[in-house]
Amino acid sequence: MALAAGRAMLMRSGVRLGTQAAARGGNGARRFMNHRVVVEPNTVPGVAVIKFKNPPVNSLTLEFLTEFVICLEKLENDKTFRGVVLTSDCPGIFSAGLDLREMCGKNPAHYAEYWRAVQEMWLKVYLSNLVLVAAINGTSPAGGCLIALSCDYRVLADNPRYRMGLNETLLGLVVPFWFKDTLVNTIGHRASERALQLGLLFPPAEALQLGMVDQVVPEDQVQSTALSVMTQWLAIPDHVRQLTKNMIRKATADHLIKHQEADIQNFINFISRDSIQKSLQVYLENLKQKKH
Ligand SMILES: CC/C=C\C/C=C\CCCC/C=C/C(=O)SCCNC(=O)CCNC(=O)[C@H](O)C(C)(C)COP(=O)(O)OP(=O)(O)OC[C@H]1O[C@@H](n2cnc3c(N)ncnc32)[C@H](O)[C@@H]1OP(=O)(O)O
Repeated sequence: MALAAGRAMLMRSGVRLGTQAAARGGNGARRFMNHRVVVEPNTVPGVAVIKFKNPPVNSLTLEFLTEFVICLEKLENDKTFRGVVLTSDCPGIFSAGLDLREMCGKNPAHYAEYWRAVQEMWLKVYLSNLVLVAAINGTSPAGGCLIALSCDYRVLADNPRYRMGLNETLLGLVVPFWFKDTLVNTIGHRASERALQLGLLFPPAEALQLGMVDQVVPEDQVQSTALSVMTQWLAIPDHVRQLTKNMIRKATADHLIKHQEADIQNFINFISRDSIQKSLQVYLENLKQKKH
């Protein structure tokens, strides 16, 4: 169902599924390539590595979200895969979060389509039957952080330039309740109150101390650590682990599922305000200015 919706979304946004290619890597493994998401089976049996490849900053465009959901769905339906490592192909950036241009200067129909894609991506990641380990090899604000928080385990590169957190208030935005729930479930209520209101982005040592990530390791060991953690998680039989995961996460996901249409309407109303549009434009302008 989600796959069909995703395909329709890809068609609407002009992305041709026929451009997906399959090739054999050096180790003979099959390697699926989309435009923006690359899926590589790994040396660890049953484990795939998804690399975000939406340069320059892996922002979560509609096309990216659609490809990502389709990739995850394919892996879930392929019984040879039990776990996935999520990482980035863009140096120094895991994901810059939601694509600001998708939320700027568009019409309500576009905002509705975009927000549904964000919701669907989160539900897919948060409730995945697969073991998901985030190998966070770069900065991950807002929506990028949400993806990592929705995985089962997080390994972050020990680079003081990398920051992680939900910084929405710094953009003049209110964090959606399910972003908030995901953070609260990870770092607790009090730490979330402070982090969310101040829009804090944490360097690795602080993210570890807060419990926002599970491990901080040297940059060149992020993926290998994620793969060895995966081995530990895969030692548990899938059905008991999946039932346990579902038991813990279901209430949080159901909260959004129950209010999905209202959440879309809230998003449209909020993002369409002149004041919010101005804030986003100024924020984008500031990103440009900092280069000069
Ligand atoms: C009542 C409430 C109801 C509902 C809620 C309603 C609405 C609110 C919900 C919204 C939730 C939002 C979640 C988000 O994820 S918002 C996005 C947050 N992201 C950020 O703040 C990151 C911004 N980017 C950066 O800080 C830097 O770009 C970054 C990632 C540190 C990388 O820095 P650097 O390597 O120096 O690269 P540049 O800054 O030069 O960027 C290169 C290029 O990319 C463009 N860009 C960066 N980030 C984004 C983005 N998120 N979306 C789109 N484009 C982005 C940047 O502008 C540059 O473009 P250019 O054309 O100038 O090359």
